[in-house]
Amino acid sequence: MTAGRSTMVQLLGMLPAAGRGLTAITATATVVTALLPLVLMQVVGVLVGSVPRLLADDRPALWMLLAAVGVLLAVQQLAGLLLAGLSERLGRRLNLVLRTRVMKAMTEPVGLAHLDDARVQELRLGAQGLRGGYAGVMGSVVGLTHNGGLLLTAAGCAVTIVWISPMLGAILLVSHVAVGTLARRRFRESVSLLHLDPARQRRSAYFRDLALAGGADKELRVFGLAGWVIDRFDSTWFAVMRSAWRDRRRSHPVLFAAYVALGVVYAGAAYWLVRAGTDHVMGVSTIAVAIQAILGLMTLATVSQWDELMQAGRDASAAVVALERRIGEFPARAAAPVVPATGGDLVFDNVRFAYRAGSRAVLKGVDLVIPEGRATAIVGRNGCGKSTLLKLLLRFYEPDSGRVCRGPVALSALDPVAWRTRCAVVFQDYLRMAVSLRDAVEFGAWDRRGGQQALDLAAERAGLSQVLAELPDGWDTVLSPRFAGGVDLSGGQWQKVAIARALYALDRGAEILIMDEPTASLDAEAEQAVYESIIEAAAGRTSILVSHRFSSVRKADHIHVLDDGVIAEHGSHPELMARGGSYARMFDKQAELLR
Ligand SMILES: Nc1ncnc2c1ncn2[C@@H]1O[C@H](COP(=O)(O)OP(=O)(O)OP(=O)(O)O)[C@@H](O)[C@H]1O
Repeated sequence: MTAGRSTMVQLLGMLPAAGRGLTAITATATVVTALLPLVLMQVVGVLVGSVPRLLADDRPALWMLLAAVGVLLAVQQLAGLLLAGLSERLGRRLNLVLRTRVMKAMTEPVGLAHLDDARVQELRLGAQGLRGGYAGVMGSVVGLTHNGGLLLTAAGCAVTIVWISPMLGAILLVSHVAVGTLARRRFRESVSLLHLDPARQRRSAYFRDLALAGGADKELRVFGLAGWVIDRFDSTWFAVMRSAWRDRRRSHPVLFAAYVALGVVYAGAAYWLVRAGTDHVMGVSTIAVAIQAILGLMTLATVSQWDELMQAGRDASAAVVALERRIGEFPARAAAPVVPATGGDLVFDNVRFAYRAGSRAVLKGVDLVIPEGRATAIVGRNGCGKSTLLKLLLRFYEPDSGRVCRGPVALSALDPVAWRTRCAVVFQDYLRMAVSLRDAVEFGAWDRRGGQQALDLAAERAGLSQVLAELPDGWDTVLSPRFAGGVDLSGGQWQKVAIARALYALDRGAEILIMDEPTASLDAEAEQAVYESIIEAAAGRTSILVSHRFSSVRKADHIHVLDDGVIAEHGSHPELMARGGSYARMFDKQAELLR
């Protein structure tokens, strides 16, 4: 089975998911709409053949026949409209089904490794709409019913011609199918060229989104990048398209020759019909039917805009299936916890990790103990792997070798989702979600039933009370000026929201507080106050702080220095200062800069 046909079968197989009843009604309407022209063809044949006789003998019968043609034409029009409406509805529903499947597939894996996979990103883009995408899915369902109907009608026309004259039928059928096969093959080849360079397509989509999706608005203006971004989009897009256009141009002479040949066949058929009529071998009625049937065969030899529409939807739906398959290679959530979670120290036992197989290891054998109920800090140069350690702790990635344990239990033996419910986290690149402040804070905890008191306490501890008092709708204010009544927050205020989110989670039962540069955007006074509150809120719990701010780090019970993929030093602040190693040097440097 060719790729084109198998993706068509795939698309057809997806239709019931968009509604079994609607699929059945649409299929029935397609068949009925396809049969109507065949009936009309016969009635017109009868009409043409009997006009002279009925004009002379039976005018009422003539009127009846004319009325039948009129009614059939009207019904055909109405059936066409009904079919378009039904197939659009079916297409829209399929659209929704596929979009939901993509969203599920992308969010299902427990880890983040699939997001680093270039193939996943290419397929996501293909599924999402590089070339028509979801909108194309709707169009392709409309095209499918339209083309399916035309094909059925053409089959009926072929049978009719073969029945009138097997020889003429065979010649016409073979020539139409041959030209149609050629036209479709050329069409598929030129479309497949568009898939040759998915990496470049993704690059061009990146530049398009940079201009359209927001997020880089300030930089585009300050650095005067708008023109550059548009140029890059144009050049990468045209590089992808140019080869397809070149190929299309190359195929034009071949197709032109094929259609000229088909024209010759038509001329021959017309001559044969005229001869058959003048020689009285064939009646006018049969000739009228034959002419209509030959015209109905045209569909077999042409590629229309419906084929293009169908192709876009087929590509998108095939990309959805391929995306799901690819993402299936990454671990999804375990069905149930393998081992019940216990308490205990968090232990990294000779952990090695690289983001990609064969690439440089970020962690080269980390041995690290994070004592239960105590505050631990991790420091080290930019890019030494501190955030990576936290990602392994949260099981966004799994170690290549070694183990991360809580007490005696390896984290890999726990259900990752259940494990994460025990963690309250402040990420370095914290989430700035355009939702109400209430949602933004409550999202931190899996158990969100803390009520107003828990929210207020988290806000107070995170230093958010003043901000809250100034918000137009208090807790219900949407945190984005892009929505009606919404406001934007400053960088530091956003960071306080992130801290409040983690403190709320701690209040709602999380056992471990994980913070990656939680106070980097806060002014010195706010940092001091907020960090004191965090320590108070986390008293007796395990907390892990990754930070370059030694004023906060020094307060931890235990400090680890990560360097070149291993723990180079560890101890309390006084112990590390007394040792005079890299920690002491970094601390002194920062203190000196502040003096
Ligand atoms: N998703 C990823 N894919 C490939 N490499 C990555 C990825 N994330 C991080 N890295 C690389 O891993 C190394 C460690 O990054 P990590 O973010 O853990 O450093 P860090 O110590 O937290 O740095 P910083 O102090 O600047 O926040 C860096 O060289 C970085 O380029």
